Amino acid sequence: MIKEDTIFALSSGGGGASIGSGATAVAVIRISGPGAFDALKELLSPYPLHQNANDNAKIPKLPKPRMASLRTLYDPLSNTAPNDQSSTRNDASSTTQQRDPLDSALVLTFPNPNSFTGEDIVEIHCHGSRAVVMGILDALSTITITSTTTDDDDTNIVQHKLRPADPGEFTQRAYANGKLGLVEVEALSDLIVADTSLQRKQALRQFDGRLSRLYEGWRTDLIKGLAHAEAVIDFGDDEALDDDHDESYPSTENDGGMSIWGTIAPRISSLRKDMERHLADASRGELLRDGLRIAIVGRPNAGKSSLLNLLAGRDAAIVSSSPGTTRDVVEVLLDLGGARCTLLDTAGVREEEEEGVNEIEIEGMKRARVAARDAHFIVGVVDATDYRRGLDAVNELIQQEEGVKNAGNIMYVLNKLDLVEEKDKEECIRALQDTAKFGISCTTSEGVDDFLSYLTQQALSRVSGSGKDEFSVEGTEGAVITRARHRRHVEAAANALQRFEVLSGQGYMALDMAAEELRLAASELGRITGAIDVEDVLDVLFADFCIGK
Ligand SMILES: Nc1nc2c(ncn2[C@@H]2O[C@H](COP(=O)(O)OP(=O)(O)OP(=O)(O)O)[C@@H](O)[C@H]2O)c(=O)[nH]1
Ligand SMILES: [Mg+2]
Repeated sequence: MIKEDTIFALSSGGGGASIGSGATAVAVIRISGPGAFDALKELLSPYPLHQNANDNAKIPKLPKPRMASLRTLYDPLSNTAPNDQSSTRNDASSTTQQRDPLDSALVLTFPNPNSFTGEDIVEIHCHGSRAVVMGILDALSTITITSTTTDDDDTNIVQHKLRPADPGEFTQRAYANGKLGLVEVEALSDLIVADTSLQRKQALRQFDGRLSRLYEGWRTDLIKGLAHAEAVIDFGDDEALDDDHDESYPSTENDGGMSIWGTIAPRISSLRKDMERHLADASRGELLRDGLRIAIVGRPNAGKSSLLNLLAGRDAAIVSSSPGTTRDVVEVLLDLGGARCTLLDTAGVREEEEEGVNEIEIEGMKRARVAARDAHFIVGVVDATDYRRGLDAVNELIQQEEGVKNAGNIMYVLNKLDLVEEKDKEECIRALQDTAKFGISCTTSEGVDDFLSYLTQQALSRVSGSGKDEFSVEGTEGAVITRARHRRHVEAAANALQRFEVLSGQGYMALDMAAEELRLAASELGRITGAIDVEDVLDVLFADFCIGK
């Protein structure tokens, strides 16, 4: 199927469903497949091409490969009179019946195999209006390509229509043609949806192949170990050891069982340590990719929604002086120094018995607790004019939610400082008794900048490990785990190697079993890079892509 179909799609802007929404100056339409160049010729021809098939002069010339050329595109639908195909038609006159122009556009060709998909690709950079984009897409869907294929001296004429691409189909073809590895496909999907500069950097780091190289390097080492084991099984340990003696590893003395593994055992053990270091990254890559959740909690009227609006720079949540205003969780996306964060405003928490609390507010409080439980950071907002009750409410909520007890994840914000007399400020700030505490006023913005820079630094240190814009996982050249899928396989590989270490100490008896663990570890790593059966992963992955990618 992939070999015969020629596909097309709008590859820029909103893509697919929202074609032309929000007019852009330029839109990019891509065509990929064996009929891509013929389809372009049809669009460039002011007359139906089949009428001029034998007249080379009338067949439009394609631009040189990879060179942009400004051309007029014609609408094949504009000259399709009912008798167009009839044999009684006068060809000479019909060639003078010119098609309507569709647009004036830049066109580029990328002949296979030097293209993104590895197939012939055409790119049309047209004007971005809905009328132009739809006109070209409609035109493409009517074009029929005639191609001749020869096999065993038989010449077959195949006719097929271009068809709209499925989501992720361009990338799928690039993968099928060996243009991208699985990890790079995942990186590309991250790059396309990156919201912040750090997410972009991480995706690019993965896209340049360093993560694949790391895993493939480990896998190669394991396969070497496996080859050694096979040799020992077949020929006994003397010959095997002679075969792959590695000067860089000290040879183990005769130590019972270990010696049959020679230099392999220490090599595997250092590999396992590398894997464990790679795993012990506090999920930074995944957090950066998926984003951090920051929940704002506190008593009603403390100023939670005011703080959210201030940080978001817009009136995202309703602010009012009546307690119990916020019920649903309100989410705002923030870019904190390159870390993607979702800020959550929640309903104020108070005793259900308090006056004025109704069932809707109780449901709101329930949602606030869930938001707090799932958050990476909690910002407890306390009204400075009633700080004891405010502090109690925040602390009670934190005590109840198991997951958030880690003190480093909690920040206290004493709000409405403008209402407190200068002489009392010190006292209420001291009452907070926590290292991460900030006195602010949402009305005057006093103290908000300090709080924001602390929050940013905390967020950054969770995703990059240093609070700075860098990745620093030792020994892995900045290659960090970005997906739970990768983590699962690396963990499984490291576990297999741990079992190997035990089995390899038991000599010949456990040779087969130890070798099996190496095989398992290698295949776990192979599943990350796509070297080993990954059909199930592909379906899920490509479904995530949008049309035109
Ligand atoms: N003077 C002063 N008033 C503030 C400050 N921050 C918020 N307010 C006021 O306090 C009231 C409550 O603010 P909200 O932001 O709605 O409080 P909330 O914590 O979201 O309240 P609920 O949604 O009911 O839980 C509003 O009238 C705000 O204008 C501040 O720093 N100083
Ligand atoms: Mg509110």
